[in-house]
Amino acid sequence: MRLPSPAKLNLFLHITGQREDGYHELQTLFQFIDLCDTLDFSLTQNNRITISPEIEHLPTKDNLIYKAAELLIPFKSDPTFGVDILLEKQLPMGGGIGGGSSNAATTLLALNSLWECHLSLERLAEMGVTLGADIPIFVMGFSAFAEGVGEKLQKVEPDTPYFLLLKPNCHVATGQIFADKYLTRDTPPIRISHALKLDGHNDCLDVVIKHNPEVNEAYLWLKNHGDAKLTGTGACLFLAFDNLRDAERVKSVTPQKWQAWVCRGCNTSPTHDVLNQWIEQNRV
Ligand SMILES: C[C@](O)(CO)[C@H](O)COP(=O)(O)OP(=O)(O)OC[C@H]1O[C@@H](n2ccc(N)nc2=O)[C@H](O)[C@@H]1O
Ligand SMILES: Nc1ncnc2c1ncn2[C@@H]1O[C@H](COP(=O)(O)OP(=O)(O)OP(=O)(O)O)[C@@H](O)[C@H]1O
Repeated sequence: MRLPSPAKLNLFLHITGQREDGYHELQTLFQFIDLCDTLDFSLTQNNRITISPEIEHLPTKDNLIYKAAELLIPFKSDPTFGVDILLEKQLPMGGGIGGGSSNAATTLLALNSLWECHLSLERLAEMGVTLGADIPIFVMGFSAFAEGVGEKLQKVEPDTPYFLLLKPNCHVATGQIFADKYLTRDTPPIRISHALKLDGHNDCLDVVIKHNPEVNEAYLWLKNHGDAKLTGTGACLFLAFDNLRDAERVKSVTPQKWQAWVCRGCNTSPTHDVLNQWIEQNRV
């Protein structure tokens, strides 16, 4: 079973409060983009989970793919089931586009089928959020207005523009941004009916820029071309375009020191599109 594992953008990200356990309450608009890692799953009967190649500086046991697979062990229909996973990584790490969370969700979805666990998407999302706040959106697979820490999801259908995605050469640690005392945590909550009309902002931007001068430089550059935004806690920035040609034109003049991609927003996750085809073809 070969599945794409897409990235997400936070079209806006408002921090509306902080819970007693330190986690932040937020409101955000999630949309997928067609920029993906690929995960290839082979069912085995040796009761082992292997991932190759290893991600540099990340022991297998810390890989969110491994942790997600471990969560499903108690639900396997046959205790001998194992899996060999091949990972083709394209998404930059620490980019605010949720690559690790997406890989974890793709693993939950794939093994739920291969190991015949028969868990609902809601149950997989509940299990996933224990590993990362961004996992439920990838499990559910639809664009959403999200609240809570990102797990209370309401389906929405925003426009699907082209995006220029830009990755400054730095890695932002999500925990460091949320721990900063200058982060504003008091944006007034909005109603879902406003979510698609609003030109929302990202409350993390000022703090991310303060810690990462290179994000500032890329932000100022991208702003010359339109309404530049930060996704998640960065480092990636994006700009929306009505058409592919304009997006490609700005990409062609992007300073070479930054990675840049042109991609398209999508309101259903490519993982679900391919998984549903696989389920259809393998129905007995
Ligand atoms: C910024 C977003 O990407 C927006 O979609 C997510 O909220 C972050 O999700 P994530 O990368 O899956 O983050 P997690 O791995 O759950 O959290 C990393 C760390 O960030 C802090 N954290 C995260 C999410 C949140 N709503 N409040 C927080 O304070 C916590 O200290 C946590 O230990
Ligand atoms: N399969 C994985 N792919 C990428 N990162 C992983 C994976 N498993 C664990 N990680 C860890 O998670 C960290 C964050 O990676 P990720 O690509 O999800 O960042 P991000 O895009 O900033 O996430 P978010 O938007 O959810 O904050 C990495 O630095 C890495 O240590």
